[in-house]
Amino acid sequence: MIKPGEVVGLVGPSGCGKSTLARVLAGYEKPKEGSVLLNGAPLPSKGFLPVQLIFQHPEKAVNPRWLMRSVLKESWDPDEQLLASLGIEEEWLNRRPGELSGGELQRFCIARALGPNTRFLIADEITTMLDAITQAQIWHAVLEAAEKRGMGMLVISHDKHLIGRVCTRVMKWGSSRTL
Ligand SMILES: Nc1ncnc2c1ncn2[C@@H]1O[C@H](COP(=O)(O)OP(=O)(O)OP(=O)(O)O)[C@@H](O)[C@H]1O
Repeated sequence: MIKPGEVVGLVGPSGCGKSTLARVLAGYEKPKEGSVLLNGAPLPSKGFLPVQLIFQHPEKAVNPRWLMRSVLKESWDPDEQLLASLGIEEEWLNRRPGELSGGELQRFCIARALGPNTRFLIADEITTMLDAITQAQIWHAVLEAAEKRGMGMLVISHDKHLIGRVCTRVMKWGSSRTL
């Protein structure tokens, strides 16, 4: 179980199923056993999903034909302060995904997921492709937004330093399967 406001780390060897679990928790895949409950009820099948998944490959998460302005508005209309805190430049809003670097595109995916109706955020290796300074900037913005909105978070990463710095609790795959 992940409580609102908690930042839980999930670590484990490559291929053990962390990303699969992330997709199941976000409702992208159905579990073979068990169920995912949000406040005691199954995940809603329609409308905005309060569990948002951000994953390692932002290019797979956006429509390549849309302007970034439309990609963002698909979910909500983030304020300028949030965009600035994620280092998103005004000029990038008029570009398409293919005209941004992977790291620049990932900032949009993060902004898009931090909407007012998001209750839980799953971050699956979201800053792996970024340099240390940008990583720190993005985590600062994400944690601040999560705290402000009382979101619960699941952070998946092989970076032990990052997990130790941002998480309030860490789960090692194999020690327990109960989240
Ligand atoms: N769509 C799929 N069809 C069949 N098998 C899959 C599929 N996606 C993943 N797998 C397999 O499921 C297992 C778990 O994959 P998953 O991506 O969840 O691991 P992971 O713990 O996130 O790994 P990593 O740390 O390397 O990202 C792997 O053995 C993988 O090959």
